[in-house]
Amino acid sequence: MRSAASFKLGLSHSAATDSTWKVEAVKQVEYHVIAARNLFAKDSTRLLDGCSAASLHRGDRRLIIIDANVDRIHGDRIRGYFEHHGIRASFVPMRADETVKEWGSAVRVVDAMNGFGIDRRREPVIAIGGGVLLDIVGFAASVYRRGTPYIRVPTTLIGLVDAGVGVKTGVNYGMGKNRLGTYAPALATFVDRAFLRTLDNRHLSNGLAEILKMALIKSLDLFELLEIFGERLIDDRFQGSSDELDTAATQVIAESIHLMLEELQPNLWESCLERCVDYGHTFSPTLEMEALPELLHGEAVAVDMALTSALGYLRGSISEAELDRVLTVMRHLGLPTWNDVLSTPGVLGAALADTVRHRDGRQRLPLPVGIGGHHFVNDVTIDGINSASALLNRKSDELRVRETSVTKVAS
Ligand SMILES: NC(=O)c1ccc[n+]([C@@H]2O[C@H](COP(=O)([O-])OP(=O)(O)OC[C@H]3O[C@@H](n4cnc5c(N)ncnc54)[C@H](O)[C@@H]3O)[C@@H](O)[C@H]2O)c1
Ligand SMILES: O=C(CO)[C@@H](O)[C@H](O)[C@H](O)[C@H](O)COP(=O)(O)O
Ligand SMILES: [Co+2]
Repeated sequence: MRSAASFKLGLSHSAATDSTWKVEAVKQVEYHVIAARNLFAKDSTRLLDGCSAASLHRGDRRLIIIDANVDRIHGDRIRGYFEHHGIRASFVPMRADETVKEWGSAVRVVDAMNGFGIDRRREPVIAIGGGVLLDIVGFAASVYRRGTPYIRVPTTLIGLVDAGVGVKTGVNYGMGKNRLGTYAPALATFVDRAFLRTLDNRHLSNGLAEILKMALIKSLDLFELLEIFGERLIDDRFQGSSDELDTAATQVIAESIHLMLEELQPNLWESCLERCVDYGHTFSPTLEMEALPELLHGEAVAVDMALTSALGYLRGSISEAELDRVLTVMRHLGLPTWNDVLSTPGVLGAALADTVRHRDGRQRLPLPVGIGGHHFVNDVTIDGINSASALLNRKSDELRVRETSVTKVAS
C-alpha cells in the first residue's frame, strides 16, 4: 500500500493547517478574421479551407442560422454553395433586428441546435447575418453544453468591422443593452463585403459610425479617408466600382478591423476597463434602448460621440474647428448628431450611472484629444454634460439650417 506521502499532486497545499487551494490556469485563445470576397461563389474554397479549426472538412453536415432577410436575398446562392460542395446544410432563418435581440431568440437557436442534434466539437454552427444575428447565435452557442464552436459570416457593415471581430456575444434584457452575454470567440469570421451590395444606405451609415469611432480615437488617417471617400463609399455600397473606390473600401474596412483588433487582443476579457473602443458607448446603451426602435446601434453611438466631442471641446481637449469637422463628417456619413432623447429629463445622468456600474465604479470615460487621440476621464459632472448637450443642440440646428440652404441653392 502507498503511504499518503508518496502521492504526488499537481496542486500544493499544506496538511498542517486548514487547507486552501489556489487554482491557476491559462486558456489559450486563437481565432481568425479572414477577408474573403465572394465567399459563396461556387469556386471559392475560403470557407472550406478557412483555417484548420474552422475547416468544413470535419463532418459533412452543418447547422446554419441565417438572418431571414439575408436568406430571402442571398439564400438560394448560399444553399447552392453547400450543395455544390457536398455539405448537408440545415438552414434556420431567423428574424434578427434590435427589437428581437432577446432571450427568446437565443432559446430559438438552442432549440435548433437540439433539433439538429449537434455534435458538440466537430460541427460548428454557422451564423450568417448582421450584428444582432451574430450576437444572438454566439450567445446561444457559448452556453449550449457550456460551449459549442461557431463560425461567423457577417452581412452588415457593423458585422464586418465590429460585431464579427471581437469576442462579445449577448442579448438585451429589460432596458439593459447586451445585459446578458458572454465572452466567446468564434472559430473564425469570414469578412465578405460583397454582402453590402444589398444593404440599405441607413445601415451602411450605421456601420460607418463604428468605423468613425475607431478613427476619432486612434487614427487621423482613417478619419481623412472617411472625409474624402465616406459619401462615395455609401453610394457604391463598398463594391469597388472604380479602382479608387475599391482601394478606399478595402482600406477603410481593413484599417478599421486592424485598429479594433489592436485594442482587443491585449484585453480580450476586458480585465482593463479603460477601453478606448468604448468611445461612443458611455451614454449610447441607455439612449439606444430608450429610443428603440428609432435609433439604430451606430446612430446611438454617433449621438454619443457628438455629445462627448462637444464635451471634449468644453474641456479643452479638442478645438472648435475640430468639433465642427467631426460633426460635419457625421452628417456627410448620414449619421445623426442629435436626438431628442438627449433632452429627456434625467436620461444622461441615468446613462452615466449605469455605465459607472458597468466600469467597476469609475467613469473611465474615453474623450477625444484632437482627432485621432483620446484620454480617459473620471470627473465628468451632470452640469458639464448638460452644457455639452446644449452646445450640441445649437450646433446641430446650425448644421441642419446650412444643409437645407445648400439643398435649396442646388435645386
Ligand atoms: N458583439 C460585438 O462586439 C458587437 C459590436 C458592435 C455591435 N454589436 C451589435 O450589433 C447590433 C447591430 O448590428 P447591425 O447593425 O448589423 O444590425 P442588424 O443585425 O439588426 O442588421 C440590420 C438589418 O439589416 C438586415 N440585413 C443584414 N444583412 C443584410 C444584407 N446583406 N442585405 C440586406 N439586409 C441585410 C437585417 O435583417 C436587419 O434588418 C447591435 O445589437 C450591437 O449591439 C455587437
Ligand atoms: O457595441 C459594441 C459591442 O456590443 C462595440 O462596438 C464596442 O466596441 C464595445 O464592445 C462597446 O463598448 C460595448 O461594450 P459593452 O457595453 O457591451 O460592454
Ligand atoms: Co458598438
